[in-house]
Amino acid sequence: MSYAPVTHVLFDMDGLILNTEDLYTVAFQNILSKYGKEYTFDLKCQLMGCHAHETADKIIAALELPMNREQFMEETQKQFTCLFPDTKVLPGAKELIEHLHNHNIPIGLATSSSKESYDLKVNKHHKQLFSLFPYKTFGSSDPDVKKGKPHPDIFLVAAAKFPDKPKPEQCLVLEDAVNGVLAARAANMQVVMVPDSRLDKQLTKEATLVLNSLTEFKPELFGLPAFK
Ligand SMILES: O=c1[nH]cc([C@@H]2O[C@H](COP(=O)(O)O)[C@@H](O)[C@H]2O)c(=O)[nH]1
Ligand SMILES: [Mg+2]
Repeated sequence: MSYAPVTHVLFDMDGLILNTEDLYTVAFQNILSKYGKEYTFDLKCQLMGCHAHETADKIIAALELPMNREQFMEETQKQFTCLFPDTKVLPGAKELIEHLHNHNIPIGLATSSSKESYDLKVNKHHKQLFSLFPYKTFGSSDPDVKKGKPHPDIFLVAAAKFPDKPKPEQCLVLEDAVNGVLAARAANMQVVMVPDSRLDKQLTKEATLVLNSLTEFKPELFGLPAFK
């Protein structure tokens, strides 16, 4: 398969740069256990990449939880405050972000997280790494991002933040989630997917390229500078 050259790169955050997807699973299961319910991987895959309020509504409906959106979000906030500050960077992410930064490739962050959630995940240990992103989009906080992934809004808003206004075809998206891949394709961008190893291969089909880890990523495939 051949890939088209790009000039700009948009990074997802949760499950791509940071191991926060593991932490979301723990946080949600801690709440659901109180109601005798299970946070299955199948349900998780449907929620990954959604806005925080969309997630709350969907999980309450899917599992018939006896609470409203605000109550669910209050519960999750308590969990996140304990769990997120000690999140870890996933293999290959730091090296790739620094590599693209050092070669003056414009990079942007396009996360469905809120700014508050981002601060919890980043401020304690990862401020320096994330300072390399001059342009950041927080889907759950940004009024311009009307609909969460799988809708294309977040990547179109994130691309519009680059001062030279690249066309969607010039942007490469890096994603772990099915909804994120669908959002990137809907935005007419190529997308490299690094899925959870448990994900059904059928659900990775829309991705331009699928990798086991960011350590396998070869930037030169997309016309970007190769690692030395
Ligand atoms: O197990 C889960 N993972 C992820 C999410 C949602 O996905 C977003 C992260 O998506 P992304 O990787 O696109 O930043 C989070 O803000 C959260 O709303 C969730 O609800 N449950
Ligand atoms: Mg993600």
